[in-house]
Amino acid sequence: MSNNTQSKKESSLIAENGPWAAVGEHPNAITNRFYTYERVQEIVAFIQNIVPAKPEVAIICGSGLGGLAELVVDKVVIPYADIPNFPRSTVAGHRSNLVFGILNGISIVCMQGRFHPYEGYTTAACAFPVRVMQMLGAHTLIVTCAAGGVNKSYRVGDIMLIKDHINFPSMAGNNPLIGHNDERFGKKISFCLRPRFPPVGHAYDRQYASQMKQIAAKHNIELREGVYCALGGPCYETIAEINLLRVLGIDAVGMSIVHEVTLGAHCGLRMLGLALITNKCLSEYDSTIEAVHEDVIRISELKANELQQLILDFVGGVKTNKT
Ligand SMILES: O=P(O)(O)O[C@@H]1C[C@H](O)[C@@H](CO)O1
Ligand code: HPA
Repeated sequence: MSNNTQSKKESSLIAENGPWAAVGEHPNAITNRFYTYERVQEIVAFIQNIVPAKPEVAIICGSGLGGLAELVVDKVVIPYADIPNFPRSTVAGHRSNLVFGILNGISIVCMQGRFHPYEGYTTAACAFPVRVMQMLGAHTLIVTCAAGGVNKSYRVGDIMLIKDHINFPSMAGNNPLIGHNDERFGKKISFCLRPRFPPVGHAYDRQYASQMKQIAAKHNIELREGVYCALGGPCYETIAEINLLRVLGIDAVGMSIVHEVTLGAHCGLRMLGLALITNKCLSEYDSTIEAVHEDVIRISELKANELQQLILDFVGGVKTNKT
C-alpha cells in the first residue's frame, strides 16, 4: 500500500469512528465536543421539569457576589451537582447553584458560581451555561465579576460598567466557538444567521449601559466605565504584565466573562457587564502588596449591596422595557 493510500485510510477511519465524526472535526481540534446541542437540550429539559417558568434575565455572579440570589423570591435552587453533566465551581466565593425565581418582578435565572478556564475547564465548558439559560428563555444576560484595577485612577470598591473587552485567550486561539458551528444554537440575528463569524463589536448593549448609568446616578453611586480584559489565570499578573495592559488602554483585569459574552453574542443575547474593582494592580517593583483572593472576596462581599442595588433596579427596567 502506498503511503498516500495508507494515510487516506487512516483519516477516513478517524472521520468515521471518532466522537467528532458527526460534525466532521479532526480529533486534534481544541473544540466543544462535549456540550453538543443534544447534551445542552437534555440539560434544558431536566431543568424545565423542575422549573417550568421561563426566565427572562440570566445573571452570572462573580467572586463573592452570589449574595444577589438571596434577594430572589419564590426561589427554586438547583445545585449544579444535581444537574446531569453540569460542571462544579471549585473556587472559594463561588457556590454551585442555579437559582430561579422573581427579582424585582421579573423572572430570572442566576448562576451562583461560574467556571473559569484555570479550573481545568475549556472555555466552551465554562461558557455553555449561557446557551442553557438562553434556551430556557432568557433574552438578557448580566455578567458580574471581581477584577483588578489597572487604571491608576481606580479605587478599591469602584464599580466599572464594562464598555468593551479584550479576550486574550481568544487572541491566543482559545475561543469557546472554535469547532463546528452548530447553527441550532441561538436565535436568528437579523443580518447574520447564527453566524460562523459572530460580530462582538457591540456585545455590551449600549441602551442597557445608558440605563445603568442613570440608575447609578439616581443612587449617587459613582460608576466607572472601561475596558475589561481576561487573562488565563490562575496567577495574578506580573508587574511587567500590568504595565503592558496599561499601555493597551485596559482599565480592569480578570479571569472570566469574555467567553460567556462570546457565547451570549453568538446566540443573540442583550448583555450588560459590571466589574467590581477588588484590588489595585501594582506597577512598582518596590511595592510589597500583592493581590490575594481572600481580599478579593472580602471586598466583593463588602460592596455587594451597591452592586445588588444597581442590578435590582436594572432588572426592574428590563421589565418596563417589555411592557
Ligand atoms: O469569577 P470572577 O471573575 O469574579 O473571579 C475573579 C477572577 C478569579 O477567579 C478570582 C481571582 O481572585 O476572582
Ligand atoms: N487580576 C486578575 N483577576 C482578578 C484580580 C486581579 O488583580 N482581582 C480579581 N480578579
